[in-house]
Amino acid sequence: MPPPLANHPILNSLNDAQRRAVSSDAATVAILAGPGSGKTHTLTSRVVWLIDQVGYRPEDVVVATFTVKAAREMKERIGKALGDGREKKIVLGNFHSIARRYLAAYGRKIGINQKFGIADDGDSRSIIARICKRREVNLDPVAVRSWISKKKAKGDEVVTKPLGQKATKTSGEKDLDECYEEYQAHLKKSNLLDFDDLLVRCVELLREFPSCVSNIQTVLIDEYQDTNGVQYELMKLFAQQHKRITIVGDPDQSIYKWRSAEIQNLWRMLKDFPGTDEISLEQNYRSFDAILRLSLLVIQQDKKRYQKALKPVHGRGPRPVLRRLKSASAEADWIVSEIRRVIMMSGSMLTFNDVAILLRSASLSRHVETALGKSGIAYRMVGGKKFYERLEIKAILDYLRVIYQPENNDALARIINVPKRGVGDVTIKSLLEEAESSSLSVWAVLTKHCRGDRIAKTKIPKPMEQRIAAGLIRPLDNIRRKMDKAAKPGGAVFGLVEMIEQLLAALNFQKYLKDTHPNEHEGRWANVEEFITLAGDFVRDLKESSDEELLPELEGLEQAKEDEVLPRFLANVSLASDVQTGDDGENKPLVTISTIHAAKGLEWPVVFIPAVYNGSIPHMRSDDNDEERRLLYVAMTRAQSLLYLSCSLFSTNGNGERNQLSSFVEPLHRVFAPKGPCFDRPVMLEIAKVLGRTLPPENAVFKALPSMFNPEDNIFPVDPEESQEVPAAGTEARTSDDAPRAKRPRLSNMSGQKNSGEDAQWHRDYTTTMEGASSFTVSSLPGFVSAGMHQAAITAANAAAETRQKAEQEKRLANRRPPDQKSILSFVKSTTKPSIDPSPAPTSHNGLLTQASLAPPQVTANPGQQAIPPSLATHKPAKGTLLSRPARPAPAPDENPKGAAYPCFSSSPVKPDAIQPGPDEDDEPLPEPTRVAACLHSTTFTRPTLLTAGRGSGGLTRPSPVGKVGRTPIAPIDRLRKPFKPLTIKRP
Ligand SMILES: Nc1ncnc2c1ncn2[C@@H]1O[C@H](COP(=O)(O)OP(=O)(O)OP(=O)(O)O)[C@@H](O)[C@H]1O
Repeated sequence: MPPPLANHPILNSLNDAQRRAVSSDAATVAILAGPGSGKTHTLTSRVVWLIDQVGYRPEDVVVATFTVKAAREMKERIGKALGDGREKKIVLGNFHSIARRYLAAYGRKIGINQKFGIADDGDSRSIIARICKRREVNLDPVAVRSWISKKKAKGDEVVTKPLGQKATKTSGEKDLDECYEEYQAHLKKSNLLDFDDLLVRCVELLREFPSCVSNIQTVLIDEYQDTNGVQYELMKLFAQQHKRITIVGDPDQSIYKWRSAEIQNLWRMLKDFPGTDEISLEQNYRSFDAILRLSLLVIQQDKKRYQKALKPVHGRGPRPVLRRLKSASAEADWIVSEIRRVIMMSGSMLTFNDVAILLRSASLSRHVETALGKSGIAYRMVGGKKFYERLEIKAILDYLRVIYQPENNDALARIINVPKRGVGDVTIKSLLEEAESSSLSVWAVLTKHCRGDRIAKTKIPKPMEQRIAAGLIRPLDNIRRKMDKAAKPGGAVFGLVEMIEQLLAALNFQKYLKDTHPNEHEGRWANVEEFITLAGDFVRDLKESSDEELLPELEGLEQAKEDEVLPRFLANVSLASDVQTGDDGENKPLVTISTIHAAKGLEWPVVFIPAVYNGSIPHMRSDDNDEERRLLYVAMTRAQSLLYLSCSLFSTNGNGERNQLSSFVEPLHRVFAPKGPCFDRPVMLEIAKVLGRTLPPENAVFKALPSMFNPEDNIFPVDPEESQEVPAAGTEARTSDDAPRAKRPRLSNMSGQKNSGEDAQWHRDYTTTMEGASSFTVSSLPGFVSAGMHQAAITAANAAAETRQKAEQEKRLANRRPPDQKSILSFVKSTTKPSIDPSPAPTSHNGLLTQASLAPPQVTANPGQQAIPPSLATHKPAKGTLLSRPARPAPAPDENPKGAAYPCFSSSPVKPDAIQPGPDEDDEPLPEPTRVAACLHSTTFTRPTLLTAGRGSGGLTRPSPVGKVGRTPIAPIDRLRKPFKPLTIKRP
């Protein structure tokens, strides 16, 4: 008797909608929901429910994920929930690996040779290239490959007539058809199946022999929005017996249309299975509200999309950042500096494992990799140049393929001259042609040559022949003989690792790498060693889980058994295209660099999306803007707590072209923060809460900071147009005082259009509140040096450079303050007694905005010590013209004036930008307030007040009308003359 519904432990971690989805007793269930709403979590729980509660045998359950990595993670989670190893029996994997298992077991029924190999994308392309060349047709092999793949993926092939039977065709179509036919014939002769064939042939198998899946009780599909036509067929065929299907998906995350994914499959399913129980999940558990809102603003630009509700369960959190940098390398350096900053400020609660850099295309990784490398930060690449595609690894794999399948002409053609045996392209081409015309394999042709059989047509000079015989034919024959012996009962053990080692020795592979890659042979050899380790791990895993790959025994159906290690290893390599080495990152924390496509379904606490400009995203070669927008949406919604977008001013193509901010982001640029948030205690606590982690004590965090660590994102200028120099990443020995100061900001918006004039928009560096001003002390600000001490140190150390310093100081002052504005420093000197107050740093009303603990300290001084240079202290407010409020442009559509902050005089420490949550949930984050004065900090009023235009007046006026704040109006200049008082006014 199963336990009562509410008591099943798997339901405890679910919300109501998820619980309903997990325990639904409808035959078909469709869960459509936004990112981070727990679709995968729900699907995993449903698998557990169906096995544990409903009572299906694990081997009768098929679960298809989109990637091998996702399958691995899901198996692990199910294993934990079931707890008794039953997960191993579930038919769980991506579509290709599930199809391969069925073909390996039952493929003979449809004429597939059980020893089939898998042609990966590279193999397919080179076969097609050769066919095009031989036929002298002017077709791009990559395009032909994609056309063939699309054709197969549509799922038509299994039902439609063979090609070449259409009534009329253009010559181009004819060429394509003929290439297609020849390509298929070639695969057949080499006993290869490409990725699409795995699916197509499996459809064929299950159509003709439904008994192969007669045991299947239920089928569950993750990332359903990216299934293609043939995968849809396959899903239906797996479920043909009982028609029980559960799918989870999100149309907004459909990003594989270019690989024939069909978003219509969602509607197709609802049509084909009318009783489907549709369930939507509306709570987002992954991200801060601020991240979610901005992501939704991006995707909602697509007016045609299917609308879904998505509500955050977490607080607002720091505003996502949109940063402009001068160049791609500065952008990469900034990313590195931000990674370091967030990890240091979290007291290592966050590690490199928590950071992902998501790229629209792998080719963008160069600068990021260089910057990480320079800083000694280890990283893993996902979705870029694959480990198995590296030259040295591919060569070894090709050797193994030829050992297993001597008739694999393509693999043999690639290694016949590796290491160099003097075999040129002409000879290789001739050998391939001879093999094709004589219906022999290249291996057979070569063997004939080496045996001195002169029937072979290709002319191979004697020395070359000897080199081929000694370096290729004999070593591989030796290995095969050993394999055969080992396969016999009582034969000596000849393991996979041993085989690879023997092969490498016979090829003298390390020397080959040294000779051909003198500058990088060590790294390449390290890859080879890594490959041997991988092979060892594979053999070990295989022993531990020898039954996992087996399909259940079905009555009356004989299953072929795969007991050889080598073919299983090769299949595993071919199908593991999305899994990288070092993927686990268990030992050493690694930053992840991934393409956005490969990041699907994953999440990280900190996400960077560089190169957010037109041409990169949307990509210049994409003709589907909506899919590009969805890609950006997928990337943004991977972030749990911190999201950074960035864009360099100029492209890296060397012609100095200016980048235009991505059109998906441009309309929203004011909603982003212009630089990274301050990581003070409340922010970090909020992050810890979202991630379910414990933040180390404040003392421990600050103790671990390097002495001159810069806790703010101010190494790089916020306005790259103004930057004179860009410091290298990892330049940590800067305090906020000696960091390069941006010139007085010229006014520009994110699209690079500049405003001019005094009334244009000012991007302030700081906002400050005077609340708790007495607590802004050095002791509460680790890593900071007071201005006085700093000045004294500089004076002592650089007496000789005094003149130069004065000039610099004057320049600095000029940068900070316009000529019509007087210094607040004289005011401070005459009205305050410097002191050190150890009370804690202030916090803002929402806890997240408190940045004061990280802001520059109040000037403090000891009697007798000169805290403020006389040149600064003698400054007086000007008489005459009153300062008036700065100009402010009309509020943007996304801006809520209610939440606006009011700048006011203050010399207190400053509070950087963050989202200002208003009393209303729907308040949008604020744009930067208008600013004229540069040397005065602005004070935030906790109740919203408006900045009003003061065009040309160049000053500040009193903050708000009388009555509203309940105070007698005071002329601004009078206020300046009054004793120094905290200025923050809290309105009810
Ligand atoms: N009921 C819940 N309570 C708490 N956390 C949850 C709940 N459901 C899901 N989560 C968490 O939310 C995060 C996102 O879940 P999951 O990856 O399943 O979402 P998803 O909808 O598949 O996302 P995406 O579509 O973006 O891949 C995970 O960290 C998961 O553990």
